[in-house]
Amino acid sequence: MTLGKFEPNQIEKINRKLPKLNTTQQPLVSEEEMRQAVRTLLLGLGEDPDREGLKDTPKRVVKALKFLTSGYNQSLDELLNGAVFHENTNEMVLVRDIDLFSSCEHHILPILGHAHVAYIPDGKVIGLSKIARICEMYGRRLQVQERLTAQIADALQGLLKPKGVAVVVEASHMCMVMRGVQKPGSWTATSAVRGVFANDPKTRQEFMSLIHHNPSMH
Ligand SMILES: Nc1nc2c(ncn2[C@@H]2O[C@H](COP(=O)(O)OP(=O)(O)OP(=O)(O)O)[C@@H](O)[C@H]2O)c(=O)[nH]1
Ligand SMILES: [Zn+2]
Repeated sequence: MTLGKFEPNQIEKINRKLPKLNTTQQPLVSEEEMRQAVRTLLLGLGEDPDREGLKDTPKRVVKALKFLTSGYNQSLDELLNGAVFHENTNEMVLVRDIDLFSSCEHHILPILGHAHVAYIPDGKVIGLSKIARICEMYGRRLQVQERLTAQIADALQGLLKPKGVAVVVEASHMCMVMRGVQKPGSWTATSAVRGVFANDPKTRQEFMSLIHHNPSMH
């Protein structure tokens, strides 16, 4: 049985606990002003923004950036679409290797990686695809990896009140690969554990061994 939509104040409560997310209000600058800013960047790079290949680039860049930050305009309620169900199970649910794309807030360059998300239900389970959608929503914002990881964990913890949640994000930052320190092979792993995953080393260990187990080798 679906639990249906969440009460608005329940979602509100979860959102309030998370860092300020809401940018659903009208943007403070117009689309045209944003395009002009990209044009200025191109000029600053010594390019000719009027040459054929770049003519529509400001429009494309603004569109692309809006897409890559479209997670600001999503809400957990809308994304869940009521897909939370009563289920009497208390076994670990793990969704691993969820492709994750985000943008680093320092350089607005891509963060590319994977998320592994587990929880131990306490009477309620969530539609599996919604776990990936939650990762997407927080990924499509300007982020640091630590905050992205914590937001995914806190969203699940707030929505399901499970016995525990564990999230590991493994990602490569293009700002460390293509520029700056230029370390193409580097990966950053971050974790956020809540409830039983924080309190019980055995449960945490089980999660860690499951995410490093390669099913194709079985
Ligand atoms: N903790 C954390 N740091 C990040 C993340 N993404 C980028 N950074 C770091 O943010 C820092 C910004 O440092 P600054 O010295 O202000 O910027 P910068 O001169 O571009 O630094 P370099 O990348 O070292 O060239 C860098 O060390 C980045 O590696 C992230 O998700 N988490
Ligand atoms: Zn960066």
